[in-house]
Amino acid sequence: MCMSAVHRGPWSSMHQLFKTGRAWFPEEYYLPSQPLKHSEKPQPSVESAYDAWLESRVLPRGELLVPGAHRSFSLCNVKLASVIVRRCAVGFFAHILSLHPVRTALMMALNIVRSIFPAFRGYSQALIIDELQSLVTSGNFTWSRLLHLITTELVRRIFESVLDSFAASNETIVMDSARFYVEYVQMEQRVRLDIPTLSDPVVRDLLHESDLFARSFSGSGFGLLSPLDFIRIISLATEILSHALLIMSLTGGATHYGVLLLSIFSATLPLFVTWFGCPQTHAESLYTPREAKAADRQEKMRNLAYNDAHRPEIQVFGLSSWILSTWASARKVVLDSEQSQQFRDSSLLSKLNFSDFLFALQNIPLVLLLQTSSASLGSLTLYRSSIQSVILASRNLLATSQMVFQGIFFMSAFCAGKTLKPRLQPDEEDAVCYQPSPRGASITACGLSYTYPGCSEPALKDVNFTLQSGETLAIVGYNGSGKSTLAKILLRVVDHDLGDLSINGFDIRRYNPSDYHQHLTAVFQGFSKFNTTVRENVGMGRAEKLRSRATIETAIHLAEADNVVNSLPYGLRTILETPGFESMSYSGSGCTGSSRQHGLSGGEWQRVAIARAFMRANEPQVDLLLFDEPTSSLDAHAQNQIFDTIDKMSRSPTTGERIKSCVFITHRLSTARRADKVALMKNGTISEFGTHDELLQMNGAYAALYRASV
Ligand SMILES: Nc1ncnc2c1ncn2[C@@H]1O[C@H](COP(=O)(O)OP(=O)(O)OP(=O)(O)O)[C@@H](O)[C@H]1O
Repeated sequence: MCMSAVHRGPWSSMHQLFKTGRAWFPEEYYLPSQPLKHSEKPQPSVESAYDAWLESRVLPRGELLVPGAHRSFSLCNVKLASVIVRRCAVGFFAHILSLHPVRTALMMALNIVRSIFPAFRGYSQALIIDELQSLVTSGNFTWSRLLHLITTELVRRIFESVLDSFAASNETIVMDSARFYVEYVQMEQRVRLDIPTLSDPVVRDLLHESDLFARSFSGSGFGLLSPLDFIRIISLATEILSHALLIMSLTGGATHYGVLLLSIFSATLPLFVTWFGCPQTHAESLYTPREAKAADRQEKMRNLAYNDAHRPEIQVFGLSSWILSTWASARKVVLDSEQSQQFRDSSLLSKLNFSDFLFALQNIPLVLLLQTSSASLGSLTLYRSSIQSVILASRNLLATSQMVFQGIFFMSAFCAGKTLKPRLQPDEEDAVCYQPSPRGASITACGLSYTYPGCSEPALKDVNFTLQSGETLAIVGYNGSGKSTLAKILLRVVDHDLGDLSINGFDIRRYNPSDYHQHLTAVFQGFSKFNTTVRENVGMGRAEKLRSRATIETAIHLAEADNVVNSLPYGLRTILETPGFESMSYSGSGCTGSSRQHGLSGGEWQRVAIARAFMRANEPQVDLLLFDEPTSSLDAHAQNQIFDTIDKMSRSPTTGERIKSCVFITHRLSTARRADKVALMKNGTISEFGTHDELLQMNGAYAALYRASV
């Protein structure tokens, strides 16, 4: 929702970002090192589009505008807008122009030419009226002459429509390629960024405004204008100018100039009334934190009601009336707020409804002109229609300029977003290429600590362990003890706050995550269930082999999922139902999604996820296999089979030696004993580490858990 509201949440994070931002943005987007004082709006000492965007969101009291909120037309924001124009608008337009140089130039030229048409139209119609008047008054009226005039007008109109349709089709091509470029950059931005970067509220707000910018190209409203619509300003100005020239040509002498001034005054008065009457319509009108919270809550309740995935629990726990009443009270707060916003916006002047009065006022110059000159009927009609056109065009110009002003800030978000540096990406000078180890990855963790953003307690503290190449490590422990968090750090999807983690002798931070990920495979505890075919669900484990039926079938076979797939009505082509997406299909095969949809049990889904991981497990470059509770939903027999397969995969088919290291998280201690080393996690740290037998001898927490499990 695009609403103007105060967004307090990210403020603390913004301060954090000011402190730590250097790792997030490349050189030109380094952030000011000093945090802003809450009490004062910073002076625009900005260097980059990112800085300008950031500062445009800070209100005088130090609060932040919610993403999408309109910026007020203040001197400070005008200065920021000029920085943005210098830093990114020029480059952006140059790029758009380079997509279709001739067509874009033609589009601009045609827009200007078409903006002169209304003046021509008025002039031509005035000529017809005058001609008719003189024909009638002189008594020389002939139908042929009238026909000639009408034919000329028709030809002019046909020419106009042909040009219009050519201009429209040309514009569609230019706009489509610009839209593709912007949407592509937007998509690229999303898939490029990692979890730590995306979890920052400031980055999320930046991407939100960048999305709004991209959406402005689709012409689907949102009160936005795409940059290519900026040329409307030039067209509107040309239209106003052409009408002004016409009006000038119709007036002459001091009396007429007086009449002209009166016309201009009466025509522009409504604009000033609107301007001064509702100066804050698009400015930073604010929601209180309570109202913003209510807006959020109403959306959450709406989602609960609409998302079928929640239906079973809503029914079983009888949540319907709670959802309804919570939604209703939140909705009332939002509606009340919108109502009072409207009252604030509608001033006394606008309530008085001046429009009729001002419209009548515009007739005065016309009457004066009629009395003081021998003006023809055509020229008077032209005069009147030109004045009206000037008013209309001026209004449009004003509205367009306001939208352009907002658009500039969204453009800065788009440009800054392009240069966001994923937080996990190492600096170029530090980066090293991952060297696979022939006997599997070796891992050394020393004092690892991690706290989730926004949490006060660390999820991991002082984690230490070593795993030699080719060893198997079982991580066991209590719920919430940090096992999955440790897995995420080993998989390099989040970054530890303290300590060192080395893989194959190099700090994990020095690997480019996309390079590192080539050398491992994983099953996540909350693995993804894609609403697509079985084939794609499995094949996504190695996208380049998505077309290889044989590779996918092998992975399915290794995951012992053949029976699952064979029992499906369309085999590999069956679309798997996922909660909340039952009717969605992006298989693009031309079949209707719903006819091939089929649900799976929890254990069957788990086999699909294991098969996905197995797609690449056998690859020689993969030297780490990590499974987070991969068999939690499988029966004991199936579980043993899967672990046998994992063991087989981690060994050389010829020598039987271990060639891949393996880490798995499990709650089943009978499985843990298969591993070379066992790490028992408790309260975010490894409290016991050793072989199964060593830990039993210790007679500590592991021994107690083991005894309890058997
Ligand atoms: N995204 C998150 N944001 C904030 N805190 C989190 C997040 N994920 C996990 N935590 C917290 O971190 C701690 C460790 O969670 P983790 O998932 O690593 O535990 P676990 O040992 O894998 O638990 P389980 O055995 O139940 O799967 C828990 O206290 C949990 O509440």
